[in-house]
Amino acid sequence: MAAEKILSIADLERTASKILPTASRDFFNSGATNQVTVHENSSAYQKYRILPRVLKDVSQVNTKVSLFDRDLAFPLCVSPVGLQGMAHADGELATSRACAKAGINMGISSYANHSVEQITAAGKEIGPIYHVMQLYSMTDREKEARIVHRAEAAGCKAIFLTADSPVLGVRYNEWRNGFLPPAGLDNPMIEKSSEQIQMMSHDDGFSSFNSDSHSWMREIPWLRSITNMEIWIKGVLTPEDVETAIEYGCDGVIISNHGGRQLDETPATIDVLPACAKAARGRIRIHIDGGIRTGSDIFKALALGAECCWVGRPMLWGLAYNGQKGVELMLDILYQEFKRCMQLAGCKSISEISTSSLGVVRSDGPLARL
Ligand SMILES: Cc1cc2nc3c(=O)[nH]c(=O)nc-3n(C[C@H](O)[C@H](O)[C@H](O)COP(=O)(O)O)c2cc1C
Ligand SMILES: O=C(O)C(=O)c1ccccc1
Repeated sequence: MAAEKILSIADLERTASKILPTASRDFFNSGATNQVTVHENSSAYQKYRILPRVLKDVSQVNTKVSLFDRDLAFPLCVSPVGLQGMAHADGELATSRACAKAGINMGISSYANHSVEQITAAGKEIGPIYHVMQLYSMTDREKEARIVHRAEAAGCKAIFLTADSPVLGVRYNEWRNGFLPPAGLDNPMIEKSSEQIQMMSHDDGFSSFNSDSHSWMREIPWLRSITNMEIWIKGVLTPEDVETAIEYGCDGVIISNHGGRQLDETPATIDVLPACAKAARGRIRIHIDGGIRTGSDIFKALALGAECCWVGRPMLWGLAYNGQKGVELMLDILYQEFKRCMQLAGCKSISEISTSSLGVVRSDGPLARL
């Protein structure tokens, strides 16, 4: 393990990026095409400034939010990310244990290297935790239904239907490196062995498996007919699609651009959040992921209308650094930073974080209120 003291997510990124083999590091860290969105997801948070209210008793700060009828320790969960076995041998099992220990929930990718049964069981051995199952619209509907049924039987609370991936994004780095998952990693949820996965590029595998003829009408009523789990749409960036998700009776949306890995030059998620939250008018849950790297990023997302945030790459960096302990460290850094941000901003509970807690930096004048 590296000797450097890890105090921030930036420290973790730097250290993990030195440990990981080049092809894995590039696969994890890169975005699509010109890398515009992957960077802007983080840098866009710098447009917003926190307006603290002072001389408030913040000795008893309550950071909890409720999700699926359970309190989370703070408004953060871990996004569904495929192939976590590339970051650490324990992969998703380590992530599940770390999330349970931290008192938060976890998303499970359809491309996980362990099964939904194993991942949920690993977490529950440590403490209370809920999982959600990420799903792509698939060419093989029967296999898709099997994923849904297994997830429900294993106790998952929701399906996160990833809507931004009818085809894979433009991934120059993957194509240049001839990216293939390392040997020995199965994908049990899509019922593929390591040997089968090794026969195709990520791009060819993805397109043989994901359906590019997906639609609201094809997916949502069908999902509703086969499961009682909540149905959330992951990858929404416009108020129009928030409205459509409401029309189709969905329970939530994740404002997400897939961490900048699908269509490059889509906006940073934090920049479209206010319009999406406004369109929702409390009729559907609004969560967000992409570029969240500090506790104050979480604070800003909540102020702009998100109920909860999710992180992807910081979990991979934690795993690569030190398995379960590394993910625990990542979650503890974000928890401590978020709590301290609330205290310094004068917010005693989540409900006190609002648009009046933030201003927007203008290039040519004083801070604008929201
Ligand atoms: C290596 C990697 C694999 C991912 N795999 C999936 C996946 O299988 N399904 C999915 O819906 N999103 C996947 N995502 C996207 C994440 O769920 C999430 O939207 C994104 O990582 C959030 O941005 P952040 O990494 O900046 O926190 C993946 C992201 C990364 C970095
Ligand atoms: O690369 C991705 O963004 C992604 O979603 C994915 C899908 C399958 C396996 C690994 C990652």
